[in-house]
Parts: sequence; C-alpha cells; structure tokens
Amino acid sequence: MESTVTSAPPATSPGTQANEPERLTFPRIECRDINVFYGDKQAIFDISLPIPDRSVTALIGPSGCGKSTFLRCLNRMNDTIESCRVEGQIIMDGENINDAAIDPVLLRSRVGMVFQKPNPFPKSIYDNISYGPRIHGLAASREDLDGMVEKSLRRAGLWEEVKDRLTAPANSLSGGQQQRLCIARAIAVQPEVILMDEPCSALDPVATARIEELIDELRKRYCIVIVTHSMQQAARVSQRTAFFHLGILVEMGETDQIFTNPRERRTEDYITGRFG
Ligand SMILES: Nc1ncnc2c1ncn2[C@@H]1O[C@H](COP(=O)(O)OP(=O)(O)OP(=O)(O)O)[C@@H](O)[C@H]1O
Repeated sequence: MESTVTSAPPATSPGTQANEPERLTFPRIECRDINVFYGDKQAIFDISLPIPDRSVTALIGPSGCGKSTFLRCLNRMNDTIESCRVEGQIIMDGENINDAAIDPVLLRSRVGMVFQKPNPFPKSIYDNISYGPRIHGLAASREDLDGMVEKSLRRAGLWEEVKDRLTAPANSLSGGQQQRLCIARAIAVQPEVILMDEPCSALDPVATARIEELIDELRKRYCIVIVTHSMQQAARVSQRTAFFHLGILVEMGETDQIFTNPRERRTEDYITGRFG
C-alpha cells in the first residue's frame, strides 16, 4: 500500500518542542507522550517523536536506554510481553494504533519488522515470501502470488541470487541473504513502515554494506525506523536521528546536525565516545 498522505506537507510541525529540529517533513507516525513500564519499572519516559515518511529515522543510545522498547511500541510488539504496559498515543493514518479496536495482527502487516538475527521460517525461499500475502488474502491467483514473490525479492535485492532456487530451504542462504529474505518477507505484505532492530549486528561488513544499500533504496517507498549501536551506520543510512538515554529522548534532529552540531551535552558525550 502506498502512502495515503495526499495533502501538502507543512514545513514545520505545529507542536514543535525545544529539542526538535527546525526542518521537519510530514510525519508518517506521530508518537505522543509515550511511557512504557515493565511491571513497576518504567523504561520509557514521556517520549513524543514525529517520524517522517520516506526516510530513515535512527534510534541511538547506550545499551538499556530503551531503543528496542520504543521501536516495539510502533507495531505493538510489546503486547506480546506480559509484564509490559504502554501508555500514550501513536497516530498513524489518523488513528491511534494503541486503541483497543486496532487489530495488532493487521497492524503488523502495515508495520513490518526485521530483527537482529535473520529469522526465516524453516521453509523454502518461496514459502517464506508467499506466506504473508496468502494469510492476508492479498493474492487472487497463483500467478499473482508468484508476481508478489518476485517483486518482493527484487525490492530486497535478492531476486538474481535466488530466482533459480526458490524451492530451496531458506536456511541454505548465507546470513546476509537470509536477512535480505526477511526484508523481502516484510515487504511482501505491502507495509507502510519497516522497523529494523539492529539488522546488521549478526552480519559481516560486506553483507552489512548490502543491507545498508538496500535500506537507502527502500527509503524511497517506506518509512523506516532503525535501531543501531553503530553510530557510523546511523550516520550512513539515516536522515534523522533520535538519541535516547535512560529511557528519555534527549535530542532528535537531522542526522547531520546530531553528529556535527548536537545541542545537548549528553548527545555530544555519547557520539564522541565519552560514555556508552
Ligand atoms: N522483557 C523485559 N522485561 C523487563 N524489563 C525489560 C524487558 N525488556 C527490556 N527491559 C528493560 O527495559 C530497559 C530498556 O531496554 P531495551 O532493550 O529497550 O534497551 P535498548 O536501548 O534497546 O538496549 P540494547 O541496546 O542493549 O539492546 C532496560 O532497563 C531493560 O532491562
């Protein structure tokens, strides 16, 4: 599904906070006052964050600062953790995804997720991609499904490498290929947003470079949010960066600004390696 946003984007958000940048493209997702608790322990404190469409937003910060917890809010994956409670609004296409009326399974087809370690199903390459469109009833015929599989694999930059072995087990692919397969699987259900939680942490530098090139290609069509421990990666792939510390959003802005001219001392200390 392509973006449904048709109105002209405002140059700046009306609700600009002190730690927001001057320039802000039209948000695809608007997070408002997000608090997350694991039992009695609060992990995320009052985070408001607009996430623009057709661009990559990187979440950075030291281990345990809440990046993955926040990312999981965007497709309600925290619902699967019993002790976890999320408060606040996350507006997508005019609706709050935290509303009880929202079906989390459908939501997760609109907001796909790619994990740290490639996790293909123990099935063929073809079945990994066709599974989502089949269960969501997106294909009218076998030809239709074949077309979706090819298109998804092409978009994930994997088609040429696998087109002659679609029935081979997915786990016969290299780690980097498996991660591109997982990206193709996420794309196959026509999402609007793709979440990536350290998608390159299990990959070698060559496979990492392929994924980074792919992310750069995908941002022309999708809203992408990536958690990364690598500041070099955040600087290479993202247009906007949000720096988290101890569950708080310290600063967000254009990636160039965050890395060359951060407003906050804590951001500067982190990106210059003084802590983290
Ligand atoms: N399932 C859970 N149950 C209880 N506490 C959790 C759970 N998941 C995360 N936490 C806690 O929430 C806080 C934020 O963790 P989170 O994994 O979101 O941080 P992170 O920035 O992604 O860390 P890392 O970079 O190490 O992956 C931490 O204090 C962590 O211990």
